[in-house]
Amino acid sequence: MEAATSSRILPQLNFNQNLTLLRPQAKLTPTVFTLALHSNSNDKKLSIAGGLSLSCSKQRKDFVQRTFCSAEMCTFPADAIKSHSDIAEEKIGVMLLNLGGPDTLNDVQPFLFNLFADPDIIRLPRLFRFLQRPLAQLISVLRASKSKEGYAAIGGGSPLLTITNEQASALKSVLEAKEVPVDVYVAMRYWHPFTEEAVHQIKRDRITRLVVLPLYPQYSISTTGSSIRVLRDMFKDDPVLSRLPVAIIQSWYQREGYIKSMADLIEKELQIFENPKEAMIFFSAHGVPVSYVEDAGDPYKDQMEECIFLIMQELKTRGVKNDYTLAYQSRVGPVQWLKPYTDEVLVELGQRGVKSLLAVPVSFVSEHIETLEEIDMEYKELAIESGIVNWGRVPALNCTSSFITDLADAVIEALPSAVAISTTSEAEAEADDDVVGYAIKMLFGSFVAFILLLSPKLMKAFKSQIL
Ligand SMILES: C=CC1=C(C)c2cc3[nH]c(cc4nc(cc5[nH]c(cc1n2)c(C)c5CCC(=O)O)C(CCC(=O)O)=C4C)c(C)c3C=C
Ligand SMILES: [Fe+2]
Repeated sequence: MEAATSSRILPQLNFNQNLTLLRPQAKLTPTVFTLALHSNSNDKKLSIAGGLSLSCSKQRKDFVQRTFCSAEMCTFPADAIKSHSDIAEEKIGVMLLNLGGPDTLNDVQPFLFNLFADPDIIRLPRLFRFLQRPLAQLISVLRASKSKEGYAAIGGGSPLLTITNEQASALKSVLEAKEVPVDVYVAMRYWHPFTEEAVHQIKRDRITRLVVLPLYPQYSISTTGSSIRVLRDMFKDDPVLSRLPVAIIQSWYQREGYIKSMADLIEKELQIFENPKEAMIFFSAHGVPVSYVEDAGDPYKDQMEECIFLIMQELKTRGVKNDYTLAYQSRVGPVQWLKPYTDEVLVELGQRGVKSLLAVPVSFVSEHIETLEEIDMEYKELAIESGIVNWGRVPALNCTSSFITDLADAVIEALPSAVAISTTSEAEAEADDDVVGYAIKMLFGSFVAFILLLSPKLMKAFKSQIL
């Protein structure tokens, strides 16, 4: 986590000027809406599904279109933007949301436990929620050996924290150069430094305005949505945090700076092929279960498709007209995931006679296990076996300067929209207070998991589905 360096600051922001930088590209989903989420069921849906248009008054809509050009959605009041004099004494924080990864092989199983214990990763029906943690224990133990193999192959741990820290300090430098001094906090969902640690640090540092920036270009319930839920839960009951003005950048896949940075990387990597025009551009995105999209309204698939369309459009303007395709990788467990699956498409392309292929990881902006192991090792081997002769892979954006500059612009654009979080509903508070019910459910869940662990037959069937 970045040490707090700035004391009380006088940001040299001209918000009116910054607002003119906003681009009217977000057609499907909002770029920005805030943490001021309400707790009735409709609004909850709004908070997690991110792309659904609910009740914005015309006046508020006009305001959003005029300022953020992200249309269709807003959760902040029109008077939220303060004048320059109001924010003159701000201490600005930027919270980078990311997934986190195990630092060592010993961390793999507890990391997996945290991941599978997340109700946004394994979405059990309400009635079965009590099974979440026992199930997470079981699945994490069963999956650990496979995951460990992967992490061992990339040096014994995830590179995610190192890269995210580098991105954090690069972002801080760019914002400083733009005369917007900030403290940047890394908030990982499943491993250190946890979101909770970052939030405590923000409180200790007396941050007065916060921008939340997920390091996922596209919004998914399972990634950005999950981290925002944790934040909301932490903020809503805290007397200080519930008053802190917060702006959340929900997704930024359509930002010009990001699209151009991706196109730069692709264009450069194509040049390595003997015949660049013949290489198929193969976008490989991390998958999510189909039910997220079809039942829960996850905008991830739509955003992914639009993102690829925009990248290809940008490439076309540069004269790059290669064939391209999109597939989804990294599925886990027995349910249906978004199709087509990367491994199946690779085999088909080989059979169809495609000889040159450029893999482009597109759902994440750092190198991680799924680029370094799954794509660079497993998929490359599969592609070569299937008849692909020339294989290339576009590196993750990491600290590419045009990309970091664009993130800095996104932060500046989001700053004026920060508003405080609303308080929780009674119903939610009651549900949280039901400690006895929770303990009974936990006991029952542990018992079920214990039975499963003791039954070799059940265990074998279960394992074959998980691995
Ligand atoms: C946009 C990116 C990601 C989505 C969407 C996503 C959904 C998702 N993931 C799992 C299960 C696992 N993910 C794992 C690692 C992992 N996932 C992402 C990104 C997204 N996940 C990243 C960047 C990483 C790697 C972190 C690192 O250490 O480098 C893992 C662990 C690795 C493994 O065993 O394969 C699991 C498990 C689910 C179930 C899911 C959606 C429901
Ligand atoms: Fe994942």
